[in-house]
Amino acid sequence: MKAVHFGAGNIGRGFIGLLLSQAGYDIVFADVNKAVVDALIERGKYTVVLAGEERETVQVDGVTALNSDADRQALIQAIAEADLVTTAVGVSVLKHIAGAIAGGIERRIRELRSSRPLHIIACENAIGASTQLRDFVYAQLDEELKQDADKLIAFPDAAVDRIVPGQSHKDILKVTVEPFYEWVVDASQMFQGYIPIPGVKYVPRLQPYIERKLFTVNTGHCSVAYFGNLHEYDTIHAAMDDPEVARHVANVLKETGAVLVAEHGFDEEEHLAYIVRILQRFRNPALRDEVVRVGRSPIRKLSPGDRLALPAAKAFDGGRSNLHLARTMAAALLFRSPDDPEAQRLTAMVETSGPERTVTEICGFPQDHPVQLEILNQYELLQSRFFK
Ligand SMILES: NC(=O)C1=CN([C@@H]2O[C@H](COP(=O)(O)OP(=O)(O)OC[C@H]3O[C@@H](n4cnc5c(N)ncnc54)[C@H](O)[C@@H]3O)[C@@H](O)[C@H]2O)C=CC1
Ligand SMILES: O=P(O)(O)OC[C@H]1O[C@](O)(CO)[C@@H](O)[C@@H]1O
Repeated sequence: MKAVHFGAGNIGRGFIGLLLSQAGYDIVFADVNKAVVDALIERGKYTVVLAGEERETVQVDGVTALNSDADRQALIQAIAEADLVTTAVGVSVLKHIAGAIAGGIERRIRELRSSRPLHIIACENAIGASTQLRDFVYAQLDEELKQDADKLIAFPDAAVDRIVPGQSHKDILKVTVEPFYEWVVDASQMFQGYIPIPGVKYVPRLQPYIERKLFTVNTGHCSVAYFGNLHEYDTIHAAMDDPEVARHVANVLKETGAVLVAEHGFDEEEHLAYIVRILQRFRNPALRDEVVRVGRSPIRKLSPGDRLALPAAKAFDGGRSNLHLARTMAAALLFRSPDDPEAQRLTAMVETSGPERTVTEICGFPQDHPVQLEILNQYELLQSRFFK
């Protein structure tokens, strides 16, 4: 079996590539990072270190790579012949890889006349990422091809959970990951008779899983990052050791937990245990996870459908507390990360347009919305405490 995976980065190599290889797939990574692509071609294998007590290492082999810009025709051919296509490139990059996928679908259906179904799974931190990718791909197909693709190509949405921090190994392919992982796929969007990937959980309805993951792991993690950044901690671990930061994140997760329990009927005790496990994962001493990585792309993280504004809106609509979510959003407006283009853009927006217009534009709340007012109130408090 052959898989094409877009994005040979942390999650690509440390999670999706590892599981697919263990499932018996030969993997073609598609990436724009020449050094990584060349190393994968030359060696055909890499090492994953599980950052648990034993620091177990796993060898991933049967891999190669293509440069998704320079090797476009070979990539289209690989997609046309693939048994599975996956991505872990960042949700904002999906539009850039859609052309190659559309080309692969066209070649598969029109030239190879293949009637084999193909699943394309976007493994990104977002609700409906595969569906978003499908929209970008379909925008590049003609009407007849869209109708054929409806029958042969599926884009099941997924939730992926494994903390893979930035890497600092001498070996550019080696990747250290936390031992925990969860990959959940929406079975209702798959073709009947699909071959399950061992380790993947197939569920009839993804929404409770993706919301539980995004509003707990990701909302909690970025709350640590934005407060850690205000307190000038470099790592998540150091920030979690500060009782004020730890208390804040626990309060945020109480707010999102109340939304999740009310909307999806999760058992309250079980959800509390889920939160406790996640807070322990943030504290994993074997992972050096940078605050600037976890807080990266604050404009995306503050956007209406993402991990902050969406649970805050849901909490407000349900008459529940959203104060701590608003405080995290205010801290996000103050996120300073010199190498992060979105953090730079956000700082400039706040400086030129002011916090009020910035929050409306980015988070999508109307100007007099109570959540918006609370974000602005918290922003004033944080700004005068940390910057005056
Ligand atoms: N790192 C983590 O702990 C987790 C990350 N995720 C999600 O996985 C996705 C990837 O994240 P990471 O692996 O951390 O990022 P990363 O930056 O380590 O990897 C992204 C890879 O995509 C490549 N890329 C960028 N543009 C490309 C293009 N046009 N074509 C092909 N490849 C391209 C980059 O060169 C890089 O190798 C994101 O959506 C993230 O939210 C999800 C769960 C955990
Ligand atoms: O990858 P994003 O969406 O920028 O967010 C970073 C988050 O993703 C993770 O890397 C994994 O979900 C977390 O460590 C962190 O919360």
